[in-house]
Parts: sequence; structure tokens; C-alpha cells
Amino acid sequence: MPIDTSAKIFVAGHRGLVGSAVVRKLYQLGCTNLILRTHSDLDLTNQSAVESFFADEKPQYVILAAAKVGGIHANNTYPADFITINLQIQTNVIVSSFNHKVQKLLFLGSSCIYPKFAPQPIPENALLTAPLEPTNEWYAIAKIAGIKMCQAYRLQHNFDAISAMPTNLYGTNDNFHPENSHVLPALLRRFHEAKVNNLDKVVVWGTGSPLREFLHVDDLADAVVFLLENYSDLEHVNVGSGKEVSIKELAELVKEVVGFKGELVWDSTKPDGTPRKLMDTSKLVGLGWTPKISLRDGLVDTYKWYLENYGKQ
Ligand SMILES: NC(=O)C1=CN([C@@H]2O[C@H](COP(=O)(O)OP(=O)(O)OC[C@H]3O[C@@H](n4cnc5c(N)ncnc54)[C@H](OP(=O)(O)O)[C@@H]3O)[C@@H](O)[C@H]2O)C=CC1
Ligand SMILES: C[C@H]1O[C@H](OP(=O)(O)OP(=O)(O)OC[C@H]2O[C@@H](n3cnc4c(=O)[nH]c(N)nc43)[C@H](O)[C@@H]2O)[C@@H](O)[C@@H](O)C1=O
Repeated sequence: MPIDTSAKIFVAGHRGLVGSAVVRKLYQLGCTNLILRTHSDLDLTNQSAVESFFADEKPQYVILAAAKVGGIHANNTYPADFITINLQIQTNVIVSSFNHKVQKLLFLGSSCIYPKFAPQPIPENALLTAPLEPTNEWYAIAKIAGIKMCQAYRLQHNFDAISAMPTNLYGTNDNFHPENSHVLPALLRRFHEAKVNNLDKVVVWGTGSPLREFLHVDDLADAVVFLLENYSDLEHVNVGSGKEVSIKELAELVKEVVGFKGELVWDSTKPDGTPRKLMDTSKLVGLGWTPKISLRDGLVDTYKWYLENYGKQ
């Protein structure tokens, strides 16, 4: 049922790529009672601080978009951080949400929960059917544990906790860190810097052959609200665009959007990761949701935002 615009909604991770898009969406819908805390105000790995926060604020809805997130290099380099921090955050928020009678919680996982060689497109029931992609299995295991925890609280306590599994996301407020970011923001920054510094080439990681699906974060935020209003069941739900491109095609598209005229150089010492991870989104489409923003339009908008916020540096 439609979200009550006066309801107390805690958006955990509200400054991040996903959290900020969800906040924009909820404000657009007329929500007037969002509860927002920065990482420095409320460290979600601190169990007693989270418990006190929920006891004081008693939110009615929780959207869990806070996590330790990064691209293939970051996941491959900091496995202990990715499994520990994400297990701590999600456990603290899910348990305290239940303890303080939150009406509904939406947990955000990721497409990396699926086996490295899952059937394509990947259906929700491919979960735990084969080995994971080694470069991000620690993060994936944490996310799978989050799905299972939401299921366990529904089975034992009838707690309305649902899980959404987005594909690779991009958009405004993304992480543009040169090493630890995801591919799309990393390339946007690298091509931009090459253009403004008149470089003649840009290094792209891997072989360029892996395929990736991309969804603009505003579409994801729309899907998050749609699921909060229309879905309450045990199984997680894939959220994607249904369209995939090779990393080479993506690099060419970013090059074109940025207007870089030089050449691409491939650094095959960097990992390719999962060869493909196109999600089967027929379950979500069957519920009545479809994405709206094309990759080209989304890239153009994101680069425009990048120029307004970082272009002068
Ligand atoms: N980006 C992507 O391509 C995809 C993301 N997802 C999922 O979406 C969710 C959000 O990801 P995304 O928005 O990209 O990530 P971001 O890194 O952009 O945002 C994460 C947010 O969580 C906050 N945060 C991190 N640690 C803590 C903590 N200990 N206490 C409080 N807040 C904390 C961060 O605050 P601060 O920066 O101040 O530390 C930040 O605001 C995650 O669950 C992720 O797994 C799923 C699929 C794809
Ligand atoms: C959403 C999903 O995202 C992550 O999985 P991933 O999709 O493999 O992550 P990625 O975006 O970092 O890489 C995608 C592809 O792109 C190639 N690639 C080229 N050049 C750059 C580059 O400059 N940076 C990066 N990061 N990748 C590059 C890179 O070699 C790889 O082949 C998970 O860690 C996890 O966070 C998760 O759930």
C-alpha cells in the first residue's frame, strides 16, 4: 500500500549513491518525516548506539542503504573490512528494527551474491547454487547473510523485512575514488582528467570482455519505493535494467560522452571479475515495475553533475 508521507522513515546511508537517491525520491513523493544520521553521528557498526537510536526515534520504515561498498579492486584488497563492516551494520540495523517494532525494512544486497557462473540472465533461485566470484566473495557472503537474516526474522517473528538485489548502479553522488570506485564512475573521472590534461591515452582495467548490466540510481530509488509499497515476501527481488554492455563498449561510450579524443590502453594485470551478471528481473517486472533511464542518457546526466561538482578540481 502507498507509503504514508507522514511516516517516520529512517534512510540509513542517506549521503551515499543509493541513500541520497532514495531521499530525493521520498521528498519528491511529499514525505515529511525522514530520519537521517551521518556516519559520524551514528556509526552503524556500534550495536549499543544503534539500539539507543532506535529506542529514541522508533522509525516506522527503514531503508538500509548503509554499507561498506567498493569496486573490484577495493573488494579484492580489503576482504576483512567488507565482510566485517557489512555484517555488523546489517545485523545491528535489522535486529534493532525488529526490537523496536519497525513496520517494514528494506535491505539492499547486490548482484554479486550470485555464483560466478550462474545461468544468464540470473534468476533469484540461482542463489547458493555454485561458487561465488573470488574478487568479492567476502562482500557477497555478508550480503547473503543479510538476505537470510531478513528471511529468518520473517519466518520466526513475522517481521516484514524484504531484500532488493540491485545490479551495478551509477549516478549522482557516486564514489569517484580512482582506485576503490566502481567501473563507471572510475572511467568517467579518468576520461575527464585525461581530456582536461590533454593526455593521449587512458588506461582501462582488465581485458574489456566482461559484460555488465547498469541501472541508474534514480531508477533504483523508484524500485525501492515500489517494493516497499507492493512487496512483502520471503524471497529477495532482482532489480536491473535488463541490458548489458561489455566493459569495452562502456569505455567507448564514456569516452564519447566525455569527449576524449585519445586511445584506450588495456591493463590486463587487473582482474576482470565475473564474466557476466545480467539479472533476470521478470519477477519485479511481473509486479509492475520497469526502469526508465537509458545508459546513454544516464551517463550524460551523471557527467553533467560531475562537471558541476568536481569539474573545477
Ligand atoms: N553502487 C553499486 O553499484 C551498488 C550498490 N549496492 C548496494 O547499495 C547500498 C548502498 O550502496 P552505495 O550507495 O553505492 O554506497 P555508498 O558508499 O555510496 O554509500 C554508503 C553509505 O553508507 C554509509 N556508511 C558506511 N559505513 C557506515 C557506518 N559504519 N555507519 C553509518 N553509515 C555508514 C556511508 O557514509 P560515509 O561515506 O560517510 O562513510 C555512505 O553514506 C549498499 O548496500 C550496496 O551494497 C548494490 C548493488 C550495486
Ligand atoms: C556492484 C558490484 O560491483 C563489483 O563487481 P564488479 O561489477 O566486478 O565491479 P567493478 O565495477 O569494479 O568492475 C567491473 C569491471 O570493470 C572493469 N574495469 C575497467 N576499468 C576499471 C576501473 O578503472 N575501475 C574499476 N572498478 N573497474 C574497472 C573491471 O576490471 C571489471 O571487469 C563488486 O565488487 C561489488 O561491489 C558489486 O556488488
